Amino acid sequence: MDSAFLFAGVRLDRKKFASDFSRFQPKKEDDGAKGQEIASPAVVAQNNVESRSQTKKRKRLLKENETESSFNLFKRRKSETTEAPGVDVDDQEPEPVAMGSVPEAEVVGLSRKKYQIHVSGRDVPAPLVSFEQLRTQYRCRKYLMKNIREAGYTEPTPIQRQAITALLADRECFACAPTGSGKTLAFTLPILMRLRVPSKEGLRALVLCPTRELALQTTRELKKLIVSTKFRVRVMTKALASCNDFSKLPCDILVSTPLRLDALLKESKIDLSKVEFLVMDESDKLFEMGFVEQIDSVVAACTNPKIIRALFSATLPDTVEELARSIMHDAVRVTIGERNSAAQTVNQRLVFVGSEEGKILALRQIFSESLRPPVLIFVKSKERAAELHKQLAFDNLSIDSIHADRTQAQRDAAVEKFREGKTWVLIATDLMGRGMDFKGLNCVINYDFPPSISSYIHRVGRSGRAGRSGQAVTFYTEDDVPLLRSVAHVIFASGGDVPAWMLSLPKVHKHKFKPHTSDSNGVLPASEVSKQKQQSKSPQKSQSKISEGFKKTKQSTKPERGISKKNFKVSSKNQKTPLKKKSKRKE
Ligand SMILES: Nc1ncnc2c1ncn2[C@@H]1O[C@H](COP(=O)(O)OP(=O)(O)OP(=O)(O)O)[C@@H](O)[C@H]1O
Repeated sequence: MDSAFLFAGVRLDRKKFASDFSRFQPKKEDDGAKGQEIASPAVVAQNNVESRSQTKKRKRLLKENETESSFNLFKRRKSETTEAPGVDVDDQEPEPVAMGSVPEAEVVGLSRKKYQIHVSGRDVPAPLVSFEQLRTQYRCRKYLMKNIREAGYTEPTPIQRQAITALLADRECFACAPTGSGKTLAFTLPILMRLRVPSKEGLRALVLCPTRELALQTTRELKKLIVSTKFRVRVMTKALASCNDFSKLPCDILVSTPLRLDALLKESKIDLSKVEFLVMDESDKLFEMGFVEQIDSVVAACTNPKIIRALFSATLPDTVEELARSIMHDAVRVTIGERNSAAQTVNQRLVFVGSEEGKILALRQIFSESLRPPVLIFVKSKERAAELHKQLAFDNLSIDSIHADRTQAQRDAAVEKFREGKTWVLIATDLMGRGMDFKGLNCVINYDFPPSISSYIHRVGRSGRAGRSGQAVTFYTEDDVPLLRSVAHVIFASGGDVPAWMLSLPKVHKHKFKPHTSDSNGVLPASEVSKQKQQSKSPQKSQSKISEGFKKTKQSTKPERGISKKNFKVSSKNQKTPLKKKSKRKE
């Protein structure tokens, strides 16, 4: 293949895409306004699920529920925190409502059905009816109600409805909900409600994220919610980590990657004994090889007996849940929709590109025919990202790349410019695959085939968020055929069209679906990886059950729980006839 031809640039038709370009004029701070534009995912879910014949009855029952004044309330513990000076003392709170009658099981059941909420565990509290209920029945403070409104959140999403009430009832929680369905607010709200007021007593809530970028984003979301309070939310950066005595730094909520925190723990620079709330976001990633020992040491350092732990992710394999159950107490499991599935708002396509060379041609064709920025392109390694960046550098595109070999400043700038719409095309490794929320991202292109089903689900989930529609195109070559079947099933299960032959491809043998390590896809810089290797050789002070369990599970690794062949009857090309599954879940 003539490389000059391959690297020939594409010219963008600016006239044709004028409306798209105009959307990317730099704006100042528009998060709130944008939030208001978004159709609530809850509304979307409601529209999808409601069947006509049941609508009337449900509406009547739900209305009765909404006006029900004696909701089942949990008794709050008396706050042991000290009011920091300057706290909004005029924040008049409603009197706590006495324990009332439990809403009818049927009403709760209907509400769960309506929002596709599946729960398991003992006495799971009823889902939230509205954000207003947080004020009237859960004593949510005025500032928080105001900040929820100002962020543009009018109605809770399904995961927020159920995970918030579970966490507010002091229940430990596994929460699994599709990408872009508002899981961040589902844990940040209960954190702030539980902490109630800022305190000088030290770190009380900890959020662990697999990447620094996601930690920064979560911090941003938390900061939106604490406007006009004295809460201190910090993200663990390199600069912060170099602080000699963390106890002198006032901080209520810390957001961190496990690596940095573990390093501080090893040097006894940080005290986690007051932590009341530990959230592991993208928990299945955190339970992968490379992270698990750090997670162990963080979990072991959180010694507060009152601690509530919560695991959130769009993909939660059984193996992770099994491992985590060893540290959780009486946990509730909340699942929205089909477990481990791709967001239904994403229009997914598989494109055969023949060979490696075919990829760049196919990409240029997509760009010249229908480029609708912003576009996120995933590749399998940092080397591939750098290479593709070079190849596209002369294509008259506003393009950037992000991967572990770029400096932190470069990575931050790449994310910021992409958010602002200054960069139209961002090339990324799986570093960007998890949790990143780029509002209005139109299209994800899997230039290199994803290494696992969870990677596929998270990558495509960068678009089609918060009820918006999005697109995902996945290139595949002959080499990718072994993994094609699983991806095709995921697309099919989320309502996409795939040819019948793909669905009936032979199943890949378990050992080929090894869980990939965090470093294999360029998530961690080489220096961090070697540190990890050293650490894993050195004896651990306090090995908890997780890493022990992890070692056992590794010996008998189950494949990621996906959609199994037995759930589908494939009769002819493109014909979809999903069979009914027997639900084992307890409602
Ligand atoms: N109640 C709500 N109403 C409208 N928009 C919301 C609501 N809650 C969250 N959002 C918006 O939905 C988007 C996705 O939320 P978030 O990033 O928390 O998703 P997620 O479920 O954590 O996704 P992922 O699995 O990819 O991490 C964000 O832009 C957020 O502002």
